[in-house]
Amino acid sequence: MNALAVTGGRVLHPDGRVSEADVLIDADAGRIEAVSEDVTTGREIARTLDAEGGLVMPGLVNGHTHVSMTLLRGHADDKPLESWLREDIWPVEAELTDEDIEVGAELGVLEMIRSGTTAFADMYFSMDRVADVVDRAGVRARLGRGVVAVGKDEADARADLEGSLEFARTYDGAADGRIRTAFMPHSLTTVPEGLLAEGIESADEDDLWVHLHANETMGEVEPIVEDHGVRPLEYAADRGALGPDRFLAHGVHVDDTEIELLAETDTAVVHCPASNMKLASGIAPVQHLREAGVTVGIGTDGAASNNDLDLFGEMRDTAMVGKIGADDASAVPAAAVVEMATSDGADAIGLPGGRIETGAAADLIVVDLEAPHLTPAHDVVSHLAYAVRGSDVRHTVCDGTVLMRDREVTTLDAAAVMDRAAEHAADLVARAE
Ligand SMILES: CSC[C@H]1O[C@@H](n2cnc3c(O)ncnc32)[C@H](O)[C@@H]1O
Ligand SMILES: [Zn+2]
Repeated sequence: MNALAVTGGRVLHPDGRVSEADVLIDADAGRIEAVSEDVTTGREIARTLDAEGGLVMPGLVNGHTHVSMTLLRGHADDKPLESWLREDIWPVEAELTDEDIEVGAELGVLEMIRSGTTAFADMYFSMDRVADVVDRAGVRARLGRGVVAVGKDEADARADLEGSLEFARTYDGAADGRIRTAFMPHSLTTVPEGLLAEGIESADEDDLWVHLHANETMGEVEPIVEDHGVRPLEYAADRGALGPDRFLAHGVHVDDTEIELLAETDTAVVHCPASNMKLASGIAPVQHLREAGVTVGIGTDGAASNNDLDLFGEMRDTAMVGKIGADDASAVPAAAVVEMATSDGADAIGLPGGRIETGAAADLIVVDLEAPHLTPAHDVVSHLAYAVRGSDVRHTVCDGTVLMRDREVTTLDAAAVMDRAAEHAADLVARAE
Protein backbone atom coordinates (compact mmCIF):
# COMPACT_ATOMS: atom_id res chain seq x y z
CA MET A 1 0.00 0.00 0.00
CA ASN A 2 1.17 3.52 -0.80
CA ALA A 3 0.39 4.82 2.69
CA LEU A 4 -0.25 8.45 3.50
CA ALA A 5 -0.76 9.16 7.21
CA VAL A 6 -2.40 12.29 8.62
CA THR A 7 -1.11 12.38 12.17
CA GLY A 8 -1.25 14.22 15.48
CA GLY A 9 -4.57 15.99 15.10
CA ARG A 10 -8.20 15.60 16.01
CA VAL A 11 -10.77 14.07 13.67
CA LEU A 12 -14.36 15.09 12.93
CA HIS A 13 -16.34 11.82 12.78
CA PRO A 14 -19.54 11.36 10.71
CA ASP A 15 -21.72 11.54 13.83
CA GLY A 16 -20.25 14.97 14.72
CA ARG A 17 -17.96 13.69 17.49
CA VAL A 18 -14.42 15.04 17.60
CA SER A 19 -11.61 12.87 18.97
CA GLU A 20 -7.84 12.60 18.81
CA ALA A 21 -6.98 10.22 15.98
CA ASP A 22 -4.77 9.68 12.94
CA VAL A 23 -6.07 8.88 9.48
CA LEU A 24 -4.39 6.29 7.28
CA ILE A 25 -4.93 6.64 3.54
CA ASP A 26 -4.23 4.21 0.73
CA ALA A 27 -3.08 6.86 -1.74
CA ASP A 28 -3.25 4.52 -4.76
CA ALA A 29 -6.79 3.42 -4.01
CA GLY A 30 -7.80 6.95 -2.93
CA ARG A 31 -9.43 5.45 0.13
CA ILE A 32 -9.34 5.90 3.92
CA GLU A 33 -7.93 2.67 5.37
CA ALA A 34 -8.13 3.43 9.09
CA VAL A 35 -9.10 6.11 11.57
CA SER A 36 -7.56 5.35 14.94
CA GLU A 37 -5.23 6.56 17.63
CA ASP A 38 -1.91 5.55 16.14
CA VAL A 39 -1.92 4.37 12.56
CA THR A 40 1.83 4.55 12.05
CA THR A 41 3.04 1.89 14.52
CA GLY A 42 4.16 -1.28 12.74
CA ARG A 43 3.33 0.07 9.29
CA GLU A 44 5.45 1.35 6.45
CA ILE A 45 4.30 4.92 5.83
CA ALA A 46 5.37 6.55 2.56
CA ARG A 47 4.35 10.12 3.48
CA THR A 48 2.95 11.98 6.45
CA LEU A 49 0.83 15.11 6.78
CA ASP A 50 1.16 16.90 10.11
CA ALA A 51 -2.24 17.64 11.70
CA GLU A 52 -0.91 18.76 15.10
CA GLY A 53 -3.09 21.56 16.47
CA GLY A 54 -5.56 20.94 13.68
CA LEU A 55 -8.78 19.17 12.80
CA VAL A 56 -9.01 16.50 10.11
CA MET A 57 -12.43 16.80 8.46
CA PRO A 58 -14.03 15.88 5.16
CA GLY A 59 -13.17 18.04 2.15
CA LEU A 60 -15.99 20.49 1.55
CA VAL A 61 -18.46 20.03 -1.29
CA ASN A 62 -19.49 23.07 -3.33
CA GLY A 63 -22.81 21.80 -4.69
CA HIS A 64 -23.41 24.50 -7.29
CA THR A 65 -21.05 26.88 -9.02
CA HIS A 66 -19.95 28.25 -12.38
CA VAL A 67 -16.25 28.04 -11.66
CA SER A 68 -14.98 29.99 -14.68
CA MET A 69 -17.05 32.99 -13.57
CA THR A 70 -14.12 33.89 -11.30
CA LEU A 71 -13.08 36.03 -14.30
CA LEU A 72 -16.22 38.11 -13.68
CA ARG A 73 -15.69 38.54 -9.93
CA GLY A 74 -16.66 42.12 -9.11
CA HIS A 75 -17.60 42.88 -12.70
CA ALA A 76 -21.31 43.54 -12.11
CA ASP A 77 -22.57 44.01 -8.57
CA ASP A 78 -25.73 45.25 -6.90
CA LYS A 79 -28.42 44.16 -9.34
CA PRO A 80 -31.21 41.57 -9.22
CA LEU A 81 -30.85 38.27 -11.12
CA GLU A 82 -32.79 39.06 -14.30
CA SER A 83 -31.14 42.40 -15.14
CA TRP A 84 -27.76 41.22 -13.85
CA LEU A 85 -27.83 38.26 -16.28
CA ARG A 86 -29.34 40.05 -19.28
CA GLU A 87 -27.59 43.45 -19.04
CA ASP A 88 -24.20 42.50 -17.61
CA ILE A 89 -23.33 38.81 -17.50
CA TRP A 90 -24.68 37.31 -20.71
CA PRO A 91 -23.18 40.07 -22.95
CA VAL A 92 -19.73 39.40 -21.48
CA GLU A 93 -20.19 35.63 -21.61
CA ALA A 94 -20.90 35.99 -25.35
CA GLU A 95 -17.25 37.07 -25.68
CA LEU A 96 -15.75 34.18 -23.70
CA THR A 97 -13.15 32.04 -25.46
CA ASP A 98 -12.36 28.44 -24.58
CA GLU A 99 -9.08 29.66 -23.14
CA ASP A 100 -10.85 32.22 -20.90
CA ILE A 101 -12.99 29.42 -19.53
CA GLU A 102 -9.96 27.25 -18.82
CA VAL A 103 -8.08 30.09 -17.12
CA GLY A 104 -11.15 31.04 -15.07
CA ALA A 105 -11.59 27.42 -14.01
CA GLU A 106 -7.93 27.23 -12.93
CA LEU A 107 -8.41 30.32 -10.78
CA GLY A 108 -11.64 28.99 -9.25
CA VAL A 109 -10.23 25.55 -8.55
CA LEU A 110 -7.12 27.11 -7.02
CA GLU A 111 -9.33 29.19 -4.72
CA MET A 112 -11.38 26.13 -3.79
CA ILE A 113 -8.35 23.95 -2.99
CA ARG A 114 -6.96 26.76 -0.82
CA SER A 115 -10.22 27.10 1.07
CA GLY A 116 -10.84 23.38 1.64
CA THR A 117 -13.21 22.37 -1.16
CA THR A 118 -12.39 19.02 -2.76
CA ALA A 119 -15.55 18.48 -4.83
CA PHE A 120 -17.95 20.70 -6.74
CA ALA A 121 -20.78 20.71 -9.24
CA ASP A 122 -20.35 23.02 -12.21
CA MET A 123 -22.61 24.24 -15.01
CA TYR A 124 -21.04 26.31 -17.77
CA PHE A 125 -19.76 26.40 -21.37
CA SER A 126 -16.66 24.73 -22.98
CA MET A 127 -16.80 22.10 -20.29
CA ASP A 128 -14.05 20.04 -21.92
CA ARG A 129 -11.71 22.82 -20.75
CA VAL A 130 -13.13 22.73 -17.23
CA ALA A 131 -12.76 18.94 -17.21
CA ASP A 132 -9.12 19.30 -18.18
CA VAL A 133 -8.53 21.64 -15.22
CA VAL A 134 -10.32 19.26 -12.82
CA ASP A 135 -8.13 16.44 -14.11
CA ARG A 136 -4.87 18.38 -13.71
CA ALA A 137 -5.75 19.99 -10.37
CA GLY A 138 -6.79 16.66 -8.81
CA VAL A 139 -10.21 17.66 -7.46
CA ARG A 140 -13.52 15.85 -7.94
CA ALA A 141 -16.47 17.33 -9.85
CA ARG A 142 -19.86 16.77 -11.41
CA LEU A 143 -19.75 18.77 -14.63
CA GLY A 144 -22.32 19.74 -17.22
CA ARG A 145 -22.68 22.04 -20.17
CA GLY A 146 -25.53 24.46 -19.50
CA VAL A 147 -28.37 24.72 -22.01
CA VAL A 148 -29.99 28.16 -22.50
CA ALA A 149 -32.52 28.71 -25.27
CA VAL A 150 -33.02 32.45 -24.67
CA GLY A 151 -32.16 34.43 -27.84
CA LYS A 152 -31.66 31.26 -29.92
CA ASP A 153 -33.72 29.84 -32.75
CA GLU A 154 -35.04 26.29 -32.48
CA ALA A 155 -32.07 24.75 -34.33
CA ASP A 156 -29.47 26.49 -32.16
CA ALA A 157 -31.31 25.61 -28.96
CA ARG A 158 -31.49 21.97 -30.06
CA ALA A 159 -27.77 21.98 -30.90
CA ASP A 160 -27.09 23.35 -27.41
CA LEU A 161 -29.12 20.53 -25.89
CA GLU A 162 -27.35 17.89 -27.99
CA GLY A 163 -24.01 19.40 -26.97
CA SER A 164 -24.92 19.11 -23.30
CA LEU A 165 -25.92 15.47 -23.67
CA GLU A 166 -22.82 14.69 -25.71
CA PHE A 167 -20.50 16.25 -23.14
CA ALA A 168 -22.22 14.32 -20.36
CA ARG A 169 -21.95 11.00 -22.21
CA THR A 170 -18.31 11.51 -23.20
CA TYR A 171 -16.84 12.73 -19.94
CA ASP A 172 -18.70 10.64 -17.37
CA GLY A 173 -16.00 8.74 -15.42
CA ALA A 174 -13.09 10.82 -16.79
CA ALA A 175 -10.03 11.72 -14.68
CA ASP A 176 -9.91 8.20 -13.19
CA GLY A 177 -13.54 8.52 -12.13
CA ARG A 178 -13.11 11.87 -10.38
CA ILE A 179 -15.30 13.49 -13.03
CA ARG A 180 -18.99 12.63 -13.19
CA THR A 181 -21.36 14.52 -15.43
CA ALA A 182 -24.97 15.62 -15.79
CA PHE A 183 -27.36 16.99 -18.38
CA MET A 184 -27.77 20.62 -17.29
CA PRO A 185 -30.70 22.66 -18.62
CA HIS A 186 -30.16 26.16 -17.20
CA SER A 187 -33.64 26.63 -15.67
CA LEU A 188 -37.36 26.06 -16.08
CA THR A 189 -37.82 29.47 -17.72
CA THR A 190 -34.79 29.55 -20.03
CA VAL A 191 -35.37 26.16 -21.68
CA PRO A 192 -38.79 25.56 -23.35
CA GLU A 193 -40.89 22.71 -22.05
CA GLY A 194 -40.57 20.44 -25.11
CA LEU A 195 -36.78 20.62 -25.17
CA LEU A 196 -36.58 20.17 -21.41
CA ALA A 197 -38.66 16.99 -21.42
CA GLU A 198 -36.89 15.63 -24.49
CA GLY A 199 -33.43 16.30 -23.04
CA ILE A 200 -34.30 14.66 -19.73
CA GLU A 201 -35.71 11.62 -21.52
CA SER A 202 -32.43 11.25 -23.45
CA ALA A 203 -30.42 11.75 -20.26
CA ASP A 204 -32.41 8.95 -18.61
CA GLU A 205 -31.70 6.59 -21.51
CA ASP A 206 -28.00 7.00 -20.73
CA ASP A 207 -28.39 7.01 -16.92
CA LEU A 208 -27.16 10.59 -16.72
CA TRP A 209 -27.85 12.88 -13.79
CA VAL A 210 -29.79 16.14 -14.27
CA HIS A 211 -29.06 19.52 -12.67
CA LEU A 212 -30.81 22.87 -13.11
CA HIS A 213 -31.57 26.19 -11.39
CA ALA A 214 -35.11 26.24 -9.98
CA ASN A 215 -37.36 28.59 -8.00
CA GLU A 216 -34.52 31.07 -7.51
CA THR A 217 -36.60 34.27 -7.80
CA MET A 218 -40.28 35.16 -7.91
CA GLY A 219 -39.58 36.25 -11.49
CA GLU A 220 -39.02 32.57 -12.32
CA VAL A 221 -42.03 31.30 -10.39
CA GLU A 222 -44.71 33.69 -11.67
CA PRO A 223 -44.50 32.97 -15.43
CA ILE A 224 -44.83 29.23 -14.83
CA VAL A 225 -47.83 29.66 -12.56
CA GLU A 226 -49.40 32.07 -15.09
CA ASP A 227 -48.70 30.01 -18.21
CA HIS A 228 -49.23 26.49 -16.85
CA GLY A 229 -51.43 26.94 -13.78
CA VAL A 230 -49.13 24.87 -11.56
CA ARG A 231 -46.19 25.54 -9.26
CA PRO A 232 -42.74 25.34 -10.94
CA LEU A 233 -41.76 22.09 -9.25
CA GLU A 234 -45.03 20.42 -10.28
CA TYR A 235 -44.22 21.58 -13.82
CA ALA A 236 -40.67 20.23 -13.36
CA ALA A 237 -41.95 16.86 -12.09
CA ASP A 238 -44.26 16.52 -15.11
CA ARG A 239 -41.25 16.94 -17.40
CA GLY A 240 -39.14 14.40 -15.51
CA ALA A 241 -36.88 16.92 -13.77
CA LEU A 242 -37.29 15.53 -10.23
CA GLY A 243 -35.83 12.31 -8.85
CA PRO A 244 -32.97 10.80 -6.84
CA ASP A 245 -30.38 11.47 -9.54
CA ARG A 246 -31.34 15.11 -9.93
CA PHE A 247 -30.43 18.20 -7.90
CA LEU A 248 -31.76 21.73 -8.05
CA ALA A 249 -29.84 24.91 -7.35
CA HIS A 250 -31.51 27.48 -5.08
CA GLY A 251 -35.07 26.31 -4.24
CA VAL A 252 -35.75 29.69 -2.64
CA HIS A 253 -39.43 30.21 -3.46
CA VAL A 254 -40.85 26.75 -2.79
CA ASP A 255 -44.24 26.28 -1.14
CA ASP A 256 -45.28 23.39 1.12
CA THR A 257 -46.56 21.27 -1.79
CA GLU A 258 -43.25 21.65 -3.58
CA ILE A 259 -41.25 20.76 -0.46
CA GLU A 260 -43.38 17.61 -0.15
CA LEU A 261 -42.72 16.84 -3.81
CA LEU A 262 -38.95 17.24 -3.35
CA ALA A 263 -39.04 14.88 -0.35
CA GLU A 264 -41.27 12.30 -2.08
CA THR A 265 -39.10 12.24 -5.22
CA ASP A 266 -35.82 12.32 -3.26
CA THR A 267 -34.66 15.36 -5.20
CA ALA A 268 -31.79 17.26 -3.57
CA VAL A 269 -31.52 21.03 -3.28
CA VAL A 270 -28.30 23.05 -3.23
CA HIS A 271 -28.72 26.18 -1.15
CA CYS A 272 -26.69 29.23 -2.27
CA PRO A 273 -27.15 31.77 0.53
CA ALA A 274 -24.63 34.44 -0.49
CA SER A 275 -25.87 34.57 -4.08
CA ASN A 276 -29.49 34.68 -2.87
CA MET A 277 -28.69 37.57 -0.55
CA LYS A 278 -26.54 39.50 -3.02
CA LEU A 279 -29.10 39.31 -5.84
CA ALA A 280 -31.89 39.84 -3.27
CA SER A 281 -33.53 36.68 -4.60
CA GLY A 282 -35.00 35.69 -1.23
CA ILE A 283 -34.41 33.29 1.67
CA ALA A 284 -34.65 29.54 1.08
CA PRO A 285 -36.62 27.59 3.72
CA VAL A 286 -33.63 25.43 4.68
CA GLN A 287 -34.90 24.34 8.08
CA HIS A 288 -38.26 23.37 6.62
CA LEU A 289 -36.61 21.47 3.73
CA ARG A 290 -34.40 19.50 6.10
CA GLU A 291 -37.28 18.73 8.45
CA ALA A 292 -39.26 17.41 5.48
CA GLY A 293 -36.39 15.02 4.69
CA VAL A 294 -34.95 16.80 1.66
CA THR A 295 -31.16 16.45 1.22
CA VAL A 296 -29.77 19.98 1.19
CA GLY A 297 -26.22 20.82 0.11
CA ILE A 298 -24.51 24.21 -0.01
CA GLY A 299 -23.11 26.05 -3.05
CA THR A 300 -21.37 29.33 -3.72
CA ASP A 301 -22.95 29.86 -7.15
CA GLY A 302 -20.55 31.78 -9.42
CA ALA A 303 -17.98 34.26 -8.12
CA ALA A 304 -19.85 37.11 -9.83
CA SER A 305 -22.79 36.75 -7.43
CA ASN A 306 -20.95 35.89 -4.21
CA ASN A 307 -18.03 37.10 -4.70
CA ASP A 308 -15.78 34.26 -3.51
CA LEU A 309 -15.74 30.47 -3.52
CA ASP A 310 -14.97 30.00 0.19
CA LEU A 311 -17.43 27.39 1.45
CA PHE A 312 -16.68 28.23 5.08
CA GLY A 313 -18.21 31.65 4.44
CA GLU A 314 -21.16 29.90 2.83
CA MET A 315 -21.60 27.70 5.92
CA ARG A 316 -21.78 30.76 8.14
CA ASP A 317 -24.25 32.44 5.77
CA THR A 318 -26.35 29.26 5.72
CA ALA A 319 -26.65 29.25 9.50
CA MET A 320 -27.29 32.98 9.79
CA VAL A 321 -29.85 33.37 7.04
CA GLY A 322 -31.47 30.04 7.98
CA LYS A 323 -32.30 31.48 11.40
CA ILE A 324 -33.69 34.71 9.95
CA GLY A 325 -35.74 32.73 7.42
CA ALA A 326 -37.21 30.48 10.11
CA ASP A 327 -37.53 33.35 12.62
CA ASP A 328 -35.89 30.96 15.07
CA ALA A 329 -32.34 31.17 16.48
CA SER A 330 -32.26 27.40 16.97
CA ALA A 331 -32.92 26.72 13.26
CA VAL A 332 -30.09 25.50 10.97
CA PRO A 333 -27.60 24.87 13.81
CA ALA A 334 -23.84 24.46 13.41
CA ALA A 335 -23.93 20.65 13.17
CA ALA A 336 -26.54 20.79 10.39
CA VAL A 337 -24.48 23.27 8.42
CA VAL A 338 -21.36 21.10 8.68
CA GLU A 339 -23.37 18.10 7.42
CA MET A 340 -24.73 20.15 4.53
CA ALA A 341 -21.23 21.19 3.45
CA THR A 342 -19.85 17.64 3.71
CA SER A 343 -21.85 14.37 3.68
CA ASP A 344 -25.18 15.84 2.58
CA GLY A 345 -23.44 17.90 -0.09
CA ALA A 346 -21.67 14.83 -1.46
CA ASP A 347 -24.96 12.89 -1.46
CA ALA A 348 -26.82 15.79 -3.10
CA ILE A 349 -24.52 15.85 -6.11
CA GLY A 350 -23.86 12.11 -6.11
CA LEU A 351 -20.11 12.09 -5.54
CA PRO A 352 -18.11 10.05 -3.03
CA GLY A 353 -16.60 11.75 0.01
CA GLY A 354 -17.98 13.85 2.83
CA ARG A 355 -17.05 11.42 5.63
CA ILE A 356 -13.92 10.54 7.58
CA GLU A 357 -14.36 6.80 8.11
CA THR A 358 -12.75 3.57 6.99
CA GLY A 359 -13.64 2.76 3.39
CA ALA A 360 -14.64 6.33 2.48
CA ALA A 361 -13.01 8.30 -0.33
CA ALA A 362 -9.83 9.98 0.87
CA ASP A 363 -11.12 13.53 0.35
CA LEU A 364 -10.14 15.47 3.46
CA ILE A 365 -8.69 18.68 4.79
CA VAL A 366 -6.77 19.72 7.87
CA VAL A 367 -8.02 22.94 9.47
CA ASP A 368 -5.63 24.86 11.69
CA LEU A 369 -7.37 25.55 14.99
CA GLU A 370 -4.57 27.53 16.64
CA ALA A 371 -5.53 31.10 15.77
CA PRO A 372 -6.88 34.06 17.76
CA HIS A 373 -10.27 33.94 16.01
CA LEU A 374 -10.58 30.24 16.97
CA THR A 375 -9.62 30.65 20.62
CA PRO A 376 -10.97 29.33 22.95
CA ALA A 377 -12.21 26.11 21.37
CA HIS A 378 -15.26 25.27 23.47
CA ASP A 379 -16.93 23.60 20.53
CA VAL A 380 -15.04 22.76 17.35
CA VAL A 381 -18.22 22.18 15.32
CA SER A 382 -19.43 25.66 16.28
CA HIS A 383 -16.12 27.07 15.02
CA LEU A 384 -16.50 25.28 11.68
CA ALA A 385 -19.88 26.90 11.08
CA TYR A 386 -19.28 30.34 12.56
CA ALA A 387 -15.59 31.22 12.85
CA VAL A 388 -13.28 29.21 10.57
CA ARG A 389 -12.25 30.83 7.29
CA GLY A 390 -10.95 29.21 4.15
CA SER A 391 -7.49 30.59 4.89
CA ASP A 392 -7.36 28.39 8.02
CA VAL A 393 -7.06 25.26 5.86
CA ARG A 394 -3.54 23.81 6.18
CA HIS A 395 -3.65 20.74 3.91
CA THR A 396 -6.08 19.54 1.22
CA VAL A 397 -6.26 15.93 0.01
CA CYS A 398 -8.51 14.53 -2.72
CA ASP A 399 -8.72 10.92 -3.85
CA GLY A 400 -5.63 10.20 -1.73
CA THR A 401 -3.52 12.87 -3.46
CA VAL A 402 -2.15 15.86 -1.56
CA LEU A 403 -3.37 18.95 -3.44
CA MET A 404 -2.16 21.46 -0.87
CA ARG A 405 0.51 20.97 1.79
CA ASP A 406 1.14 23.73 4.33
CA ARG A 407 -0.89 26.12 2.11
CA GLU A 408 1.25 25.39 -0.95
CA VAL A 409 -0.90 24.06 -3.79
CA THR A 410 0.99 21.21 -5.44
CA THR A 411 -1.01 20.70 -8.62
CA LEU A 412 -1.33 24.28 -9.90
CA ASP A 413 1.17 27.12 -10.11
CA ALA A 414 -0.73 29.68 -8.03
CA ALA A 415 1.18 32.78 -9.13
CA ALA A 416 0.96 31.89 -12.82
CA VAL A 417 -2.75 31.08 -12.54
CA MET A 418 -3.51 34.43 -10.91
CA ASP A 419 -1.45 36.42 -13.45
CA ARG A 420 -3.05 34.67 -16.41
CA ALA A 421 -6.55 35.08 -14.97
CA ALA A 422 -6.11 38.81 -14.34
CA GLU A 423 -4.91 39.26 -17.92
CA HIS A 424 -7.75 37.24 -19.46
CA ALA A 425 -10.37 38.96 -17.29
CA ALA A 426 -9.20 42.44 -18.35
CA ASP A 427 -9.16 41.48 -22.06
CA LEU A 428 -12.57 39.83 -21.79
CA VAL A 429 -14.28 42.84 -20.23
CA ALA A 430 -12.57 45.18 -22.72
CA ARG A 431 -13.85 43.08 -25.65
CA ALA A 432 -17.39 43.20 -24.29
CA GLU A 433 -17.44 47.01 -23.87
C1 LIG B 1 -25.73 28.02 -19.23
S1 LIG B 1 -24.31 28.02 -18.28
C2 LIG B 1 -24.83 28.71 -16.75
C3 LIG B 1 -25.40 30.10 -16.85
O1 LIG B 1 -25.93 30.45 -15.58
C4 LIG B 1 -25.62 31.78 -15.33
N1 LIG B 1 -25.77 32.06 -13.92
C5 LIG B 1 -24.84 32.39 -13.03
N2 LIG B 1 -25.39 32.56 -11.82
C6 LIG B 1 -26.70 32.32 -11.96
C7 LIG B 1 -27.80 32.34 -11.09
O2 LIG B 1 -27.69 32.65 -9.80
N3 LIG B 1 -29.00 32.04 -11.57
C8 LIG B 1 -29.18 31.74 -12.86
N4 LIG B 1 -28.17 31.72 -13.75
C9 LIG B 1 -26.96 32.01 -13.29
C10 LIG B 1 -24.25 31.94 -15.87
O3 LIG B 1 -23.92 33.28 -16.01
C11 LIG B 1 -24.37 31.19 -17.18
O4 LIG B 1 -24.88 32.00 -18.18
ZN1 LIG C 1 -26.01 29.18 -10.68
